[in-house]
Amino acid sequence: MTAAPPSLLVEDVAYAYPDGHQALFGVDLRIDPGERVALLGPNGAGKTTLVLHLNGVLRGGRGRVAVAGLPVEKRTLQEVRRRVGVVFQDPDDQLFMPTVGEDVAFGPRNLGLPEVEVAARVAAALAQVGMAGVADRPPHHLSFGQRRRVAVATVLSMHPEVLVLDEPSSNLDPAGRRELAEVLTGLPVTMLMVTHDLPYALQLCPRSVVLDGGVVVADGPTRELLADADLLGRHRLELPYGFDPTRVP
Ligand SMILES: Nc1ncnc2c1ncn2[C@@H]1O[C@H](COP(=O)(O)OP(=O)(O)OP(=O)(O)O)[C@@H](O)[C@H]1O
Repeated sequence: MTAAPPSLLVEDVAYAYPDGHQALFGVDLRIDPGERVALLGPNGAGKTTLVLHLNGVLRGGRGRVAVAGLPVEKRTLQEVRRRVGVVFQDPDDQLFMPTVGEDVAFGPRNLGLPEVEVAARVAAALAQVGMAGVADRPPHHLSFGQRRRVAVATVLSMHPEVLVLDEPSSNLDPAGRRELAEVLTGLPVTMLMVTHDLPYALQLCPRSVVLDGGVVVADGPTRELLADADLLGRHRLELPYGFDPTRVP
């Protein structure tokens, strides 16, 4: 039996935007099935540029990206985008149909799946995010925290290999933050979470990768990286006042 390929394999990816600005300088990253990894780094580090390579929105620089063994290329883009589900920072960028159910059905319907399968996926994805029973409601009637969870469901209904979350805790109140953490830690997918919220990274992701200046500058257990004051200081990462990562259970 051969081992499963990594969920994400990024090899020597370098990328310059069309205006000549070089944002990535040779990034290597391997994430295995079932891992939850935080992608940390200051503004302008290249986090978004890297994420846009994972689903093939950006290509054409140096290096290679593969998702569960499938190389990201023009001919594989449709399948790559099913395998890598990106949850945007603003849920309202992801929810545009009259009802929650139609939003969650949108992706599977585009795949051409039979309606009975679409309906089953909608029900399952909403249940996974603790939102069963809201399928008939308009998204704008939900709270911000509920809309963010529905945005996660719109991606889960595609049965992705990797769930990429951009700042999942932003603008959430403490209860919404806790509810989302409970949902995310229970999902059976590989997860890459881009965040400036270091306590949330510690709570959700056993491993973190720090990107700065377009290169990976650290990769290891989140608790160890966050306890390294020199590392944090060098890369403009700050823990909340009084927060001690070694004392969080
Ligand atoms: N469309 C673009 N054209 C030219 N340069 C860009 C473009 N988008 C981003 N950049 C530059 O590329 C670098 C990396 O940007 P990127 O958005 O990937 O950083 P980031 O780590 O996601 O930052 P943030 O935490 O602010 O979201 C920055 O210097 C940015 O100014």
